[in-house]
Amino acid sequence: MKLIRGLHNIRPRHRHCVLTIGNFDGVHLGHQAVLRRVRQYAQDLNVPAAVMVFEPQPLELFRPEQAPARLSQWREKYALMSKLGLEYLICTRFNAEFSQQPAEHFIQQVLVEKLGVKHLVVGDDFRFGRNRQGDFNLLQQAGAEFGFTVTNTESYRQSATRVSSTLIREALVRGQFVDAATMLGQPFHFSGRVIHGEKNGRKLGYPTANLALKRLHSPLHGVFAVTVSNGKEHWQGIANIGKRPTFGGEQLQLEVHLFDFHGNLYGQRLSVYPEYHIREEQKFDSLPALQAQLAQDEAAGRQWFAQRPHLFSIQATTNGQHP
Ligand SMILES: Cc1cc2nc3c(=O)[nH]c(=O)nc-3n(C[C@H](O)[C@H](O)[C@H](O)COP(=O)(O)O)c2cc1C
Ligand SMILES: Nc1ncnc2c1ncn2[C@@H]1O[C@H](COP(=O)(O)OP(=O)(O)O)[C@@H](O)[C@H]1O
Repeated sequence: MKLIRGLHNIRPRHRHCVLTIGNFDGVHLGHQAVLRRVRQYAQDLNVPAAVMVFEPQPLELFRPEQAPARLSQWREKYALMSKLGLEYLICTRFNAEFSQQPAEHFIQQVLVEKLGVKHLVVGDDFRFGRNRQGDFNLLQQAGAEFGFTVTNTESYRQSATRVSSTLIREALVRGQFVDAATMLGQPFHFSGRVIHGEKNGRKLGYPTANLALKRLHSPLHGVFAVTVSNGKEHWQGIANIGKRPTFGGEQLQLEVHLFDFHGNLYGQRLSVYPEYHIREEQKFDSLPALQAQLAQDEAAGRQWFAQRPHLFSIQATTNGQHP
């Protein structure tokens, strides 16, 4: 899969494709069904399969406080899509100028002239262009005029419910990690590089690997029993996703303490899989109070892993791959 960063990098050799457009947050099983259809149309028409995504996602530009927490950061989205047999991932910078272009302009300049789209797959509620004026009907009319066809994505359902990024976020907030994994096609996880923190963890007797989250919002907050993987090994532990009010922290951070581990993790890329919600984050009056709570969290985490099958077994049954 070739990554095309920005519309200005679309070259004449990229013309003619079957395209879909969207945010594809999480690249969940519903998204994967759409992307498989795109690939099928592309095979039938003998042209490349392409997907266009926006960075940032539109709501993150318009109303950042209200934008939903992402299920996948850009890097994960890219990694997930690259497994699906598409030829191009077109990443369009979503800024004020782009959002202000009239819908007809986007169709003519981008879809017709730059991309020479042969077939377009979009949801029937897809809206685009200035003031969201462009819709499915407009695309169909334009298709008749400029020589491309448009089809509607069908809802991908599990037990009669339409799988959506919103539903997955709701399952996560309720601590229903198995349900979330069933809709995502893999267990939900955070990924990031281990950075240096304030070195308080060791003094507390709980060294923590701090992950750079690079997120506007997190779909999860609080303390969790987690499985952690670096791609080769995995560990169990406990993690806090929060601002560390006891230390007057302001930035959202993910900190994870691995059970029975005494090495160095700085610089490693870790994936952290929440499996069980232990409690909300709290502000403690003293370090001993936090320490005592951490000991209880550790006990709760160890008990969880002793009693429950963890999400790694789902990983093994859904796609047979270690992350
Ligand atoms: C399982 C776990 C639970 C935590 N819970 C809280 C909490 O409720 N409130 C809080 O202020 N900090 C909490 N922390 C964060 C600790 O304050 C943090 O590990 C400590 O600040 C060390 O930070 P450092 O690694 O940057 O030195 C928690 C950390 C872990 C690993
Ligand atoms: N059991 C463990 N869990 C997490 N990190 C550990 C563990 N043992 C050692 N480490 C190492 O110690 C570092 C954390 O120590 P800490 O005092 O909390 O410092 P920092 O504030 O830099 O995170 C981690 O980044 C990791 O390299």
